[in-house]
Amino acid sequence: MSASSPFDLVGFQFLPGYFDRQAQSALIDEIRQIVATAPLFRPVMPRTGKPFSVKMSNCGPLGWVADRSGYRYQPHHPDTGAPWPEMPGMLLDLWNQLAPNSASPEACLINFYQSNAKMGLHQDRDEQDFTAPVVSVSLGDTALFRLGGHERKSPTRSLKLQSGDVIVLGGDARLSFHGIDRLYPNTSSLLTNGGRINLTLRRVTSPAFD
Ligand SMILES: O=C(O)CCC(=O)C(=O)O
Ligand SMILES: [Fe+2]
Repeated sequence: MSASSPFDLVGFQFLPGYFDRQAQSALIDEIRQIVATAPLFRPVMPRTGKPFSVKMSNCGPLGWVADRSGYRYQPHHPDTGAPWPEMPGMLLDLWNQLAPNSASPEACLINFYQSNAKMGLHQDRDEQDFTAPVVSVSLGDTALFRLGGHERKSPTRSLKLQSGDVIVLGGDARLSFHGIDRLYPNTSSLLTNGGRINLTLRRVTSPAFD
């Protein structure tokens, strides 16, 4: 791998098989309970109103939403108005393992991909502070992940993310462009009806000085 590969960015970590099958099932049980009270919704692109191909929900004190007025974090579900459900302990443990020096995560975005869903190349930059990494868990069908650099036109590399894999975008990789090009349907039996769930943990606000 050449030194200019985005996979060599300091702060990018790929942890294949981080969660074993039993842990993956336990996570799915948690997600089922979360979406029972915070139902999946389909966000739309700001201005154009074009629907996303993924459906979303959140847990934790803040949730990421997108609608005609923009992208933002808010403490309540856009349809029900209820606070987001608590973040499961398993995800707090994951954060403590992989981001031990960062303030606690405030948002866990739940992305649900059906077989034809994808996510265009983007940066995660709606947070106030980029010191903490983004920690992301893949569950269900395999997906083709693309990672680039700090500019949209930077060279990219692709990586297949399988159920149980975890990636970390921290340090120099925190603001790297990334996206999901496609799913590989029927590659996992974790979700009864197929598809993929991605959990993305983020710190949103700047930790208070003390
Ligand atoms: O589904 C994924 O693996 C990536 C999700 C993502 O980049 C995001 O929600 O910002
Ligand atoms: Fe992202």
